[in-house]
Amino acid sequence: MSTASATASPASASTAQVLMHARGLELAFGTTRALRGIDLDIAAGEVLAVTGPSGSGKSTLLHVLAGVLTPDAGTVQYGGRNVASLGEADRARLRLAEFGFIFQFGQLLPDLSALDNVTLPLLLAGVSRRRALERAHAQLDALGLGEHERKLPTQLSGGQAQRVAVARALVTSPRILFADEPTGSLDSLAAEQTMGALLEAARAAHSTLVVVTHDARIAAYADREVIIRDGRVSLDNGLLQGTRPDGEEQTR
Ligand SMILES: Nc1ncnc2c1ncn2[C@@H]1O[C@H](COP(=O)(O)OP(=O)(O)OP(=O)(O)O)[C@@H](O)[C@H]1O
Repeated sequence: MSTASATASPASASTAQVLMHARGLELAFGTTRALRGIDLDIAAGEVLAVTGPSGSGKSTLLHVLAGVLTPDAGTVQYGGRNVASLGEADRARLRLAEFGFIFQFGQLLPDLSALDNVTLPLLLAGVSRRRALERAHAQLDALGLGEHERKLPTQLSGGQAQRVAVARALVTSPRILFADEPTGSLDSLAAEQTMGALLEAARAAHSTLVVVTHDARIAAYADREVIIRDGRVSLDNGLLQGTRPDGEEQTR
């Protein structure tokens, strides 16, 4: 088998275990160079923690990988396409069909019950209301939230609300789940429970999880940790980029 190329190339059999392949990512906000040339591969099924100091570029990187922001330079190969070069409509379609998102605050729609919040992405994806409700109900049940599904977000504890957000992100069975400080607003017990539920649900759904966190305990749950400093990858904890623990792919 040939080795994976260090340059961006469409996914192929030789890169079967690399789900997303980012090269040379740069992005500036005015004079702030948030990303200064990031290379990163994400392997199918892995839990990848992205850590680093405040302001180092973690959230910006997550948004670029997920096709929310367009980089000034570089490529994000996913499914044979360069996400970074897609137009907004194509990126929106890709996000809806393939990715899930969990953020720290304000992610649930306040006027909708937990069940309706989780049903919504399925309805947007064209699933029938009956089927969407069934799936949302099952996902909430799996996260231990069955008895809370009729409640509004304000009637839930912080940890319960985050688990509803986990359910909403996972209900569409995304290939990649992007989470930005998903437990940052919770106390340590709720953070641990939420992270445990997130990992269990992501593994059950065979989703890849990319999680930005300040919390070393949360990073300890991950298969791999990448530290970002000043917009660059400063450490990829022992696993070479593009390499699976059991794989043969190497990019450098
Ligand atoms: N929309 C924006 N406009 C201007 N500057 C921005 C914007 N978003 C991020 N930045 C700047 O880019 C840099 C990287 O920000 P980013 O949010 O990616 O860091 P971070 O590592 O996620 O930080 P934190 O851990 O504090 O959330 C910071 O200097 C930040 O101020």
